[in-house]
Amino acid sequence: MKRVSICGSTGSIGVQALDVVSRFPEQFEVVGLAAGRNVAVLAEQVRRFRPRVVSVASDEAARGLAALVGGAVEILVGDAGSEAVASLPEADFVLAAISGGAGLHSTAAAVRARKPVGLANKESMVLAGELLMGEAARHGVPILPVDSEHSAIFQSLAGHNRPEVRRLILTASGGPLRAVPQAELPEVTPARALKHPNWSMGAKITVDSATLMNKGLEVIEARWLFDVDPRRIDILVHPQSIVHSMVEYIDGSVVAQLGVSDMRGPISYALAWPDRLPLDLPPLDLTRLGQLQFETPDAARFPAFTLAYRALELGGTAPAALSGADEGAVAAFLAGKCRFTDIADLCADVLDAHVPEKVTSIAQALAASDAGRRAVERRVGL
Ligand SMILES: NC(=O)C1=CN([C@@H]2O[C@H](COP(=O)(O)OP(=O)(O)OC[C@H]3O[C@@H](n4cnc5c(N)ncnc54)[C@H](OP(=O)(O)O)[C@@H]3O)[C@@H](O)[C@H]2O)C=CC1
Ligand SMILES: CC(=O)[C@@H](O)[C@H](O)COP(=O)(O)O
Ligand SMILES: [Mn+2]
Repeated sequence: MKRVSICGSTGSIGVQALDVVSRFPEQFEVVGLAAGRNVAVLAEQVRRFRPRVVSVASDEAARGLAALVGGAVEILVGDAGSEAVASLPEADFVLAAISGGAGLHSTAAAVRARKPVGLANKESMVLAGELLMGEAARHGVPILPVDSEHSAIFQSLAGHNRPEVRRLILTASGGPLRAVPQAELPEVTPARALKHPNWSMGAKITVDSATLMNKGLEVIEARWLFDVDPRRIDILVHPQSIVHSMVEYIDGSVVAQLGVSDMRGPISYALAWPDRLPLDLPPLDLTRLGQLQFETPDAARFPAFTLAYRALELGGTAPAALSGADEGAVAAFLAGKCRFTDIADLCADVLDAHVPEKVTSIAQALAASDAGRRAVERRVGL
């Protein structure tokens, strides 16, 4: 029996993870759940999965949850609460699926407590990838990618020699605006940017997919997860999201992982690794798909991904500042405080003004992200 804590249990990844867990009751038991403010969904999860401890983001949410579930569970609050859920003594595995930089608290706590981590929260790697990977290696703790591209790369690296890797190829759907002409982009509404063609995800990552910032953040994530020089990480637009990513080797061979676009695949792979679970997802039917397309990403219309390479070149706290700026800009866009095309411009301005420092602590990485976010909020009047 594997005992799991799920951080971000009320979100898109968290709900799908609980769906996987519920299909294999002899293999998984839920011991901790961490969420933000959605106490109605969390209360239902508490009733169904009976964790020992849960956490929520605020005192108000804790009162709301207590009113719904009474004394059925211990309720903790805030970042300290999600950290406690991620380091429960009885937990054998932590799924890190809180959105944004706030997710770093629980990821770092899990690694510190020497828990194997299933990492959906890419911002953890963007803010503090070098620190987290160093600490995980020192403790011998696996960080197993849940992000679909990184899960694909992890699977495509298995059984091969690392020095023989020539490059990583991250696929990108191109998002809901892939075919939209440049002149129309400033007028794109939040509703339009939130219509992802292939994946149903939280709002922040969906807007990031539309700007291609998601792919930029994933380049940074891959740089640290797989210890690969960013000059050997390429992005390839693939609108069908069937080839989840690829690894090219020095002999020219390319190993890829394919599957239907369903996050329960990579979630279950991380949960059960090194085994696989018999999931009954619809099979991949390539004859029905007919064709798979590939394109170069368009940096003129979607410059956000180029900022991630720049942040990696600047080094230190620059990726954290970029990530925080993006969180601020996406929130501003969704609140109607800036245009779609301002997101990349606001992020570029924060990066230009940022003076990078070497990342020596989680607190410093979080502070750099917060400063990036606040700089954007000041600019847009949030
Ligand atoms: N969705 C997907 O398919 C994919 C997601 N990812 C990554 O996984 C992470 C989660 O994404 P997704 O599930 O889509 O996001 P959602 O917005 O759907 O869910 C976010 C989760 O985090 C919780 N949360 C937010 N802020 C806090 C906080 N301060 N403290 C505690 N909990 C908090 C939310 O709680 P509540 O709702 O209760 O407020 C919710 O449970 C992101 O980093 C994303 O980039 C990666 C690949 C694919
Ligand atoms: C499912 C997943 O891993 C997301 O990160 C997804 O890749 C987003 O889609 P884009 O490829 O459009 O960024
Ligand atoms: Mn992804």
